[in-house]
Amino acid sequence: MAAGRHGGYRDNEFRDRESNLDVSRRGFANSKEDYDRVRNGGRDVVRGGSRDARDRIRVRQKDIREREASNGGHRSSSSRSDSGSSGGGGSDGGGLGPRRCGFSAKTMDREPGELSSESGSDGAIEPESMMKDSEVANVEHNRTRSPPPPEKKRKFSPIVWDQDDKEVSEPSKTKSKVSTAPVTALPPPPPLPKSFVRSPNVPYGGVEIHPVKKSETKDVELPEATRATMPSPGSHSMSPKQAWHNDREAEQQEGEDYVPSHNISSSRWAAVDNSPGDEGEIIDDEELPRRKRRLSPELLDTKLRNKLLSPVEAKKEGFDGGRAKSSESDERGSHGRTSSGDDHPGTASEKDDYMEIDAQGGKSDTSINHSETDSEDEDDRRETPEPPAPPQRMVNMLQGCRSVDEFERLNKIDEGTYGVVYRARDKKTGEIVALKKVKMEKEREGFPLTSLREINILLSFHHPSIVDVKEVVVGSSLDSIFMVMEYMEHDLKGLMEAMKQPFSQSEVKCLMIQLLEGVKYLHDNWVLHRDLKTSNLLLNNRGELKICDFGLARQYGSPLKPYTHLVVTLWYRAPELLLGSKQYSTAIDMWSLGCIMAELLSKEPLFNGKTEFDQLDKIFKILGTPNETIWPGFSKLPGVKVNFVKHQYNLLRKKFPATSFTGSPVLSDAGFDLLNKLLTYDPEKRITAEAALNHEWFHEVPLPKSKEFMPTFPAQHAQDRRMRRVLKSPDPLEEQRRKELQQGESGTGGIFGYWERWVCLELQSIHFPLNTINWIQDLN
Ligand SMILES: Nc1ncnc2c1ncn2[C@@H]1O[C@H](COP(=O)(O)OP(=O)(O)OP(=O)(O)O)[C@@H](O)[C@H]1O
Repeated sequence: MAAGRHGGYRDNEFRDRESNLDVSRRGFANSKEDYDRVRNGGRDVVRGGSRDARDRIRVRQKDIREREASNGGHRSSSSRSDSGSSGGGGSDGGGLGPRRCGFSAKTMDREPGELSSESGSDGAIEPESMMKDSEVANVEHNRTRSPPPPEKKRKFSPIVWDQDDKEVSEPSKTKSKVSTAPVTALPPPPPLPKSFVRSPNVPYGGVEIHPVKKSETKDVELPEATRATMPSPGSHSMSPKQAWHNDREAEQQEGEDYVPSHNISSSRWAAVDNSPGDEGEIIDDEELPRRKRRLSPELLDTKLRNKLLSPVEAKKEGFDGGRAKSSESDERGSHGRTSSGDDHPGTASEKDDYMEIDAQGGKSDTSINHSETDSEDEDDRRETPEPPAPPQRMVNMLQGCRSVDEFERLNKIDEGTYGVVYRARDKKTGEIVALKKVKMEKEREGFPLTSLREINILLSFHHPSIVDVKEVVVGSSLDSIFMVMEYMEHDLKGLMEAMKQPFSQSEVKCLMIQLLEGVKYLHDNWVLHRDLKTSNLLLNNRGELKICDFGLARQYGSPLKPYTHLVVTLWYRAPELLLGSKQYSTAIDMWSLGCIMAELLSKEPLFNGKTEFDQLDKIFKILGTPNETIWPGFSKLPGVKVNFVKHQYNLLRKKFPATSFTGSPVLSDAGFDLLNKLLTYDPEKRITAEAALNHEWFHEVPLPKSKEFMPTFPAQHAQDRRMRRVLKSPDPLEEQRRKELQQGESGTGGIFGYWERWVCLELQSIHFPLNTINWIQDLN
């Protein structure tokens, strides 16, 4: 089944996306009955299962056409325009054809965490299916022209996985997304693959989720990056339909910057229907753009607004748009924030962006946002009613979001691939926080989706073992965004480098329990972290461990879809990934946990390969070379073409003996059993987070140390952690991984792509010293 999907992957991708878009759109402009009917019809059509459903769709289409005709033919003109702007070519003459063309160009670009779809073939599209899709999309297209009923408002969930950019650009749908679901109802998640099902209550059983809490209370919103391209508030003479249509054109003109739709139209928290048939439909985010894909400022405008809109703002958008517009107008006037102003993104350096504001004494223009939006009531009192504006322009993008100048920068903590992290003090409360500034390597390309995703996850997830993102603040540049996180004194990588002795067994148990709880929470909530490593594990001086860096995290589900194997830093990368498997799940994170457990015990990375091949070699040397007996399916993995040296024995116990006189880290039988189970080759047999938490190792003496008794360490904030690492032990993997991810973007994949990439990696390793030198020079 998976192979079948794989074979026509790109095409299925389109179909799925279209159908899911349909699902997302249908509910917005129609009654519940219509929604259900079309939705079911759409599914049937897409799956080719029900002629009745198709007939219903056709009837609905006809009905809609008639209605449109009587409404002045908006739909047809829009349709024509869409068609023209995207090159046409639909097989059925409906609205889908041109859109499909647009998608096909865009889906070539993916996020490095995602699989390129070269294995698919356009020829695999079944004409009939296309037609059916088109019919559904056509209906959808028609329906979304109608403004949504305001009474269907609902709480906003910041997680809207892989939402279609087009979708978020469309006012009616945008509004409807906020408005159609019940306030508290959470739809069921997609079913887990059997081997990964943990409990009948998963994902919600026993897991505390506060998906909307932060948005509700923090009123988080991100800045608009598109004022220059927007009509002035007073000039909103066009209808919402026209506004949407213009946006569509603008997006299409974006060319490569335009990010195609994703076919998860809403999160499980934000879904519109609880019907069992929905299960599995929200899972596929194969269309997610590459990690380095950027959202254009125009898309950022809508995307961030949709993703980070608080319920308060959502409410305003629906009911008080005029007020928001008014405020926007005022603010713009007072700020003088124009594309030619000093604050323009293109002119602000990273330092300027932050320090400049600091120097202004905490009352720069953007700080107005904070003081004016402390409470919804305040807004209500202050703002005066104005004529309603198109919904898409209603939200004051800066109003709900504090300025970074409310924080005093103390020092830079670290600079990762995707963000610079500062230690800072909240001027109001005195609280020490970490500010992660989203890196805008090429600002003109817009906001990085990976950061958007990270913000999205971290704002939504709430767990003691997941780093808490308190809010998002803006810099002086309209597109400079900071995540305000709880400050953690250490990361485990830096800490272990500074420690003279490794952690004791009881300390490792304390850390592992917290880590497993965090990972269990993620997996229970259908998220793979995909980059678990010691530098992404933070530790504070209260002994609390927290997982950070969700830039590579993604939602997963059943059936498993092909993903890229270019995830997880090499040393922590599971063998199935190293061997080119594109269908993986939670087990990849569990392997990383095995590597981390070993590293905590020994203070040294377990498998520190320099290339993928070297990494495999190191693994095989310690654990023995796998075979079909211990890992069914092993021989069919793409990477198992090379004749690996057959290492007969598992030597792991030698590295972690029960007793030692040589200084080797000791590990009890139970501890060794757990380590072995985490480092099990066959992902199907690898232990789950839940099972690991119940492992006897945690119940035997020495018992896990309680957090309060964990050792404290001198805070590492006095210096830049990255600088310290470079000086002490440069990490070759960062550079290599960056290149891997870039290669992943080039669209290579599949077996041949894999080996091409492998050769490239081999070459890269030769150039590594040069890269390192460049890297160090960059620092200076
Ligand atoms: N809340 C925090 N408190 C203290 N330090 C932090 C915090 N968050 C991140 N850091 C530090 O910043 C480093 C980089 O953060 P993060 O991993 O989120 O950035 P990144 O750009 O995604 O990195 P990577 O290159 O690993 O993908 C971490 O390894 C950690 O040392």
